[in-house]
Amino acid sequence: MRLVRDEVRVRVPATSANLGPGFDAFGLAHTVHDQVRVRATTGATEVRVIGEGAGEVSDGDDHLVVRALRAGLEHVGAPQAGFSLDCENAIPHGRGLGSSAGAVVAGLVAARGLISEPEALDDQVLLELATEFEGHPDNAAPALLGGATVAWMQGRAARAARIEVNPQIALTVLIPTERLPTKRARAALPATISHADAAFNAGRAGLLTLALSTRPDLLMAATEDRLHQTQRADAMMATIALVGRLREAGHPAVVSGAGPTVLVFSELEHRDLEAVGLAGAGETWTVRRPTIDTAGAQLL
Ligand SMILES: Nc1ncnc2c1ncn2[C@@H]1O[C@H](COP(=O)(O)OP(=O)(O)OP(=O)(O)O)[C@@H](O)[C@H]1O
Ligand SMILES: N[C@@H](CCO)C(=O)O
Repeated sequence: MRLVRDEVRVRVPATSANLGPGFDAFGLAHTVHDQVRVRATTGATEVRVIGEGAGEVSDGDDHLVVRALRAGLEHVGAPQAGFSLDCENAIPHGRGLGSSAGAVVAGLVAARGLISEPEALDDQVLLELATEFEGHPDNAAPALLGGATVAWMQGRAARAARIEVNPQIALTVLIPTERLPTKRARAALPATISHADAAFNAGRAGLLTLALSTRPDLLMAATEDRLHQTQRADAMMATIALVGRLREAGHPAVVSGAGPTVLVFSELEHRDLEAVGLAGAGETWTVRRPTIDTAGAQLL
């Protein structure tokens, strides 16, 4: 395998995983994007970041996009080089919006763009490689494929299928200032759950597939969860309280990924925010109303 280009640009969407009952399985891409320009050089790796993560993430070979890029090239036996990266990041880090999966998918798609036989890094291969980085496929699948996805593990290989999302479904994302690393949120989960709770979530997850596609009227019931949200409450009390207030007011709200961002399956207006005590709380919660990104990661 050869490198046939010395420069590519990649765009990846933010993602929300879980969507209530679909822990480690469901995910959704939205129209908030990171962009990265990758140039192969003969010098040492250097990374410049504007936006989210600037001044925090590594500026060398430890940078997550570079690590994923190198893993992609290694997988197909392509030569390594020095890399010069320019990242323009809009996906907040550690908020449950799939920033790490976005970075990994961006690096892998960049690798696909640089090599002589890009089909050797098709979506299936990239999903498997991204899942090795992430440990679970629920953010990587929508970051790569776009739209809403259900992902699962077939033995050690990740698989994913898309759900065609009903165009009536709108989104509001409420992003707090504090972060919650996914690792910490996962450590808060109990080792076992009851059969009744497993059955509850299995039914709701099935219902969610219907609700997202043909029956958005079922979204309230379909986004109920007993496996992970309240179990993580100590790590994100304001988030769980806000999800509760939104649901009491009739809005299908869930924790986005491992939190602490809240995802709502409706377009909240100012008066809706006021009703749950959020109007004027702009310093604590950033309100965004993205649409669903149906394209997934793209070489530009
Ligand atoms: N664009 C990026 N470039 C480099 N490193 C990144 C980038 N995005 C995320 N990371 C790394 O991943 C960490 C955040 O990952 P983490 O899994 O904790 O949260 P998340 O992916 O934002 O949320 P979630 O997995 O719940 O959706 C950052 O602190 C940083 O180390
Ligand atoms: N399913 C994952 C998503 C965050 O990466 C979790 O909730 O821990």
